[in-house]
Amino acid sequence: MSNVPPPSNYSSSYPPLFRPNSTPTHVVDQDDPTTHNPGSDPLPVIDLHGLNHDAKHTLAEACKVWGIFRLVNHGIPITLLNQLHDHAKELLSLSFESKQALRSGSMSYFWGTPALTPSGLAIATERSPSSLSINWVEGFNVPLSQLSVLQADGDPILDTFRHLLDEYGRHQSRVATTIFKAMAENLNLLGQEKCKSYISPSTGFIRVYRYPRCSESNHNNQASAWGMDAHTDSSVISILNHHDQVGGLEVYKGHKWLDIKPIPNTLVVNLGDMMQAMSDDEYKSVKHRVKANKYDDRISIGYFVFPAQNGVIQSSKYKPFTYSDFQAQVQKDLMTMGFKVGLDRFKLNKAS
Ligand SMILES: O=C(O)CCC(=O)C(=O)O
Ligand SMILES: [Fe+2]
Repeated sequence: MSNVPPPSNYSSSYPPLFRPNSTPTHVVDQDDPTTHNPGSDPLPVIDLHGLNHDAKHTLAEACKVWGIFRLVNHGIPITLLNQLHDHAKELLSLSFESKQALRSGSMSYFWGTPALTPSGLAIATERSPSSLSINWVEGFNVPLSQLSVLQADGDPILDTFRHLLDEYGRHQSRVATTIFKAMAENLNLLGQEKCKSYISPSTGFIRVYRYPRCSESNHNNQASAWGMDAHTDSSVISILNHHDQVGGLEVYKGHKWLDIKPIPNTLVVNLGDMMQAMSDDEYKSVKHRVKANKYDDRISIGYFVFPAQNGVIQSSKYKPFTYSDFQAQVQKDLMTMGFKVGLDRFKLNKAS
């Protein structure tokens, strides 16, 4: 990690609000201090190859106690991880205007929030700029099912990106379905009719994120800004790839925020709200957030997979609902209240 400032014209690639010395906005204050865990990685480790054997029990424990784990032996070639990371970095260093112009076909560019409408528009910046806090993040959203119609129009950067995402997406889908199968088996869901729609690889999408460096002048000398506010994912499974060495992910565990440092050639897998519901709350949709770094941009790549849109999720803790119902409710809450309520909206027997 270097503290050398990037070249002076570099900031034209940032959204205007994120450029050093631009007028500050209402960024979120950082309260709850993080527990730094020097040296050791706090996450449980799961070996994907071991899932047919002993690792299945370790997986169950990790899902119950943590809702997040580090995945090793994932079978994704390191060359692909390197290429995708370098390419994402190149794409995100294009000028802000070029990135906005790339919002075509199935791929969309967003900034200021990870909360997007189903068509890929950023809710905070496009719809209701005053009601949501700005997150120090930008990125591209790419639904994998529409990758083949991503219009590269002869643009070699986009064309390479499409090929890399295609290969990477297949690996992510393989990894997610393997993990889901082991979880479903552990939960005795495997073989049940309802379970068939619980994970649908065609819903998978990839986000490539850049969290621009956020120096103090960016935000009125507050401690620092959030790259992403504390949240749970709405997915069944999310798979994060932190290929560069700039950390920032924090996980909430035992009333503390823990620092999750990047470890090369590993993936971080977290469970989302859908998995929590399917497991009757046995497994956790873990709360996490991302801190913006003062000196360096951070690139991270996420894969998110969901149940089939109209498959009904049946559990002992929630009213039956489809992922479409859930997504519509989340969008409504974000637009009207400025935050996601999430699974609580669907809970049975809420304390009266
Ligand atoms: O960038 C990261 O490490 C986390 C991203 C994340 O939490 C999300 O996209 O939901
Ligand atoms: Fe997340």
